[in-house]
Amino acid sequence: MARIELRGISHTYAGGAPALKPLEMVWEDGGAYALLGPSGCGKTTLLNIISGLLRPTVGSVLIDGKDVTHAPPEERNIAQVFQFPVVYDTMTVFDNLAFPLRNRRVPEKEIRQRVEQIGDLLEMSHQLGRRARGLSADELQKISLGRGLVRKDVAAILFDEPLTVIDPHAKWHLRRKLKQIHQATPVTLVYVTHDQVEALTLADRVVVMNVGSVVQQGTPEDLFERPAHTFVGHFIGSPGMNFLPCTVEDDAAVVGTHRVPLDANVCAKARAAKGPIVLGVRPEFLRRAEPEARGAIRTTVGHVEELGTHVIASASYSAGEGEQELKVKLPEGSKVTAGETLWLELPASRAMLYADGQAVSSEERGVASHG
Ligand SMILES: Nc1ncnc2c1ncn2[C@@H]1O[C@H](COP(=O)(O)OP(=O)(O)OP(=O)(O)O)[C@@H](O)[C@H]1O
Repeated sequence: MARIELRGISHTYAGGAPALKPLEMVWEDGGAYALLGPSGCGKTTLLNIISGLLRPTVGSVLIDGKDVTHAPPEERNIAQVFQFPVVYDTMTVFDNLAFPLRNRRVPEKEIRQRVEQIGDLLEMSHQLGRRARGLSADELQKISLGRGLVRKDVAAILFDEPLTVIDPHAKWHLRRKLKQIHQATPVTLVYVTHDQVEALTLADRVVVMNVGSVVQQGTPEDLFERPAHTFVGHFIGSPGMNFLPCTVEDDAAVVGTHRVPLDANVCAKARAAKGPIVLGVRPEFLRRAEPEARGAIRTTVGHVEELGTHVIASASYSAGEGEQELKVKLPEGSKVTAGETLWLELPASRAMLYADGQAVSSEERGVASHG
């Protein structure tokens, strides 16, 4: 178990643009973290810097206070599971799982106990005696996961999109298993993914990255309820947050002809900020209102998707010279049809102001925390 600190880390591959821009980060001992972001944002680069497969261009890596920036992977006591299975196909499943333990000369009796335990967790007990060759991609990747998990003495386990090759039905199950395993052995866990569901279900804290930078770090609830940046609001949620162009007048945001009363301090800061101002509201928080209801926005329904547990509708409203579109998530069974007029209530307590992409908050810093 370990506390991992990244101090002033940045990385540029030879001849390329910076893959990681300068960042500071602390991964607390025993925490479950996810690194979440679109393809190419620098997740694998960051993971490989922690494991020692890559040396950062600038900055240092500390594990439990010790500077390991120049230490090779084997000296860092870190297990890493990659996107594709790394399995010896001539060996049995048992021997594959035992490999990291035999390398460390763990007594055979202990190896048997631990491998059987991991085999049980991964529901592979019945396959321990068979050769890996011929197993399905799912099964091979389960062995890879097992090899990452088998040592109890590792400082941290790093997962680089390990469920990509797994069948969608099995994914849910394996995610739950990984969470259980982490709860049973509180090792520091860093999990790279571009899948928000994976990140939000597995991790206690999620680090959202975009174009080589950390945009926000927080609990799944923070990211959903209080996105620090429009990128996070858009990236987290399905569909993502609505961003409605607005002006700020006195103590309210004005969206089209609609006024949303907001904190006076937030409004003052937004007026003083540079760049375009938008009002962010999640599709889940918009409520259907009675026709002509006071304070409701009049919209016209566009596309409607019935998704079993809920309905998602796109709707447009008059915004000055043109039309602006938003999305609304309505409860299961809601009757809405394309072309109808839909009145929507926009609760002020669920709305956030963004200036030039950054959340404007009433805190001293003026912008919501994203460190
Ligand atoms: N070995 C390399 N040489 C040059 N450029 C690289 C190398 N590896 C990654 N890059 C570049 O660095 C940037 C970050 O890549 P990285 O693989 O860390 O992103 P990622 O978020 O893990 O993406 P993905 O989800 O697709 O794996 C990208 O622009 C990528 O093209």
